Amino acid sequence: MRLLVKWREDEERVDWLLESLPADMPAGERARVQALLVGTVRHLGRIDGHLDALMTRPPRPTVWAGLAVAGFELLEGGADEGLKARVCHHLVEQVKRLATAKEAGFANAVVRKLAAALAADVEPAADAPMADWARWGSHPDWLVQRWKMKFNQDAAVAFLRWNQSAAPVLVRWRGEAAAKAELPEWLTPIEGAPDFFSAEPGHWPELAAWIERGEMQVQDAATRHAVDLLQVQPGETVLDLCAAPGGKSLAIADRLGGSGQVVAMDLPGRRMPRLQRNLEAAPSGVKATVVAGNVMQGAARVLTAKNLPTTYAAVLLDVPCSNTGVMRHRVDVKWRLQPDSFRRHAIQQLDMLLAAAERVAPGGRLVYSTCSVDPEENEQVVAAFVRRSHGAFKLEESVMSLPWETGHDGAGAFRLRRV
Ligand SMILES: C[S@@+](CC[C@H](N)C(=O)[O-])C[C@H]1O[C@@H](n2cnc3c(N)ncnc32)[C@H](O)[C@@H]1O
Repeated sequence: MRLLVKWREDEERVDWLLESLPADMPAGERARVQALLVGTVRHLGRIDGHLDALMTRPPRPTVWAGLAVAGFELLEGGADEGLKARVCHHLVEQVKRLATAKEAGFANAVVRKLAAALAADVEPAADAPMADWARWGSHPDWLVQRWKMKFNQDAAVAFLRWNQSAAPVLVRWRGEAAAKAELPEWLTPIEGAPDFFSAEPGHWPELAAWIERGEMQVQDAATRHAVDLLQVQPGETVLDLCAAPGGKSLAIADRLGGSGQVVAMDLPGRRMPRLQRNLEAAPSGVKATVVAGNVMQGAARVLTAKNLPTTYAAVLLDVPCSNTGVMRHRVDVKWRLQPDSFRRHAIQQLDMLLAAAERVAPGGRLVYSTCSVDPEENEQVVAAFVRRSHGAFKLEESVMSLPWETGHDGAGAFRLRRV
């Protein structure tokens, strides 16, 4: 309840809030807090819609948060009558503790009506107006209307459903190739993505041990496209310009065949220590150098100061974006996006791509990637860049991964060549 209040009142990100949980919190409790916060924010549109209709004026934030979390527990529990009674009872106890007895009485009356309203709220028909899907599927109306226009109604509904489903943990195997065949059956290989597996829930301690030993990395299968398109050559030096927290930098390091270097740049600040830590897992023989710098300002100077080249045969630019491809994990993204977010991102992305191009050696590869499904941030940025390069770069290959088609995150990746 406290985290949810912080999320709404202070506009803090869900993943950062979860990182703020006490380090000594037992793993089971931590997992439940995570499931409750993520689940409540994921389904907040539907829950809040009913709460608004049931209350004449808004309660205090803590009471609202209790009702919202109870709403998610009711959705999660379905028609189980015993669970309904336990959720109502628990909510009343918590509101008594964190607010007042009077507010607990109010919460008790509202949560019982909320349970009935949620139970009666059935899924819209496939061809129902998108506004119905937006309300039921807890997405901003403008966003799903936009998807209907860009793709079509079936795709928009499939995408919304995908975002509303709980995300399994996906991992990339980094250990010995031979050991891959002996992995347990609760790790299901991802078709078309060698080394990637989907983990059944309930195996975190085993996964954590592999991750600790550097044999596994939590990573979505869609991240492979950018790294694949980069066509990393054994022993070469690769520049990753937007590297933190380092998922793709480490994947690049793993492809260098035991020699070579990854130069991982990101803005100075709070993401740096994590990038540094994550790259400590680079294979022996591969050098990983972290550089605090700005792609768009003084990058050549910062590289020179570290005795590093200013141009490279392989450059990755994994830009900040709207994150529409990863909304199943990043459940608060849909509530933060604004209709003009895509245009604003695209302007910055083009500027970053133009700046990144200066770091590419003659004949070199430049991969531009996003975790957005929106053409504005993908094809359109790349097309504008190619036009602006006046023949200096050509587009060689691209991949668009759409979650409702591939079953994993959305991503765009484009390989450009300096000709
Ligand atoms: C999508 S994330 C990168 C994720 C990373 N490639 C990975 O796979 O773990 C985008 C990154 O761009 C960084 N960034 C944003 N503007 C930048 C700039 N002007 N120069 C360098 N990095 C920048 C952000 O700090 C953020 O870490």
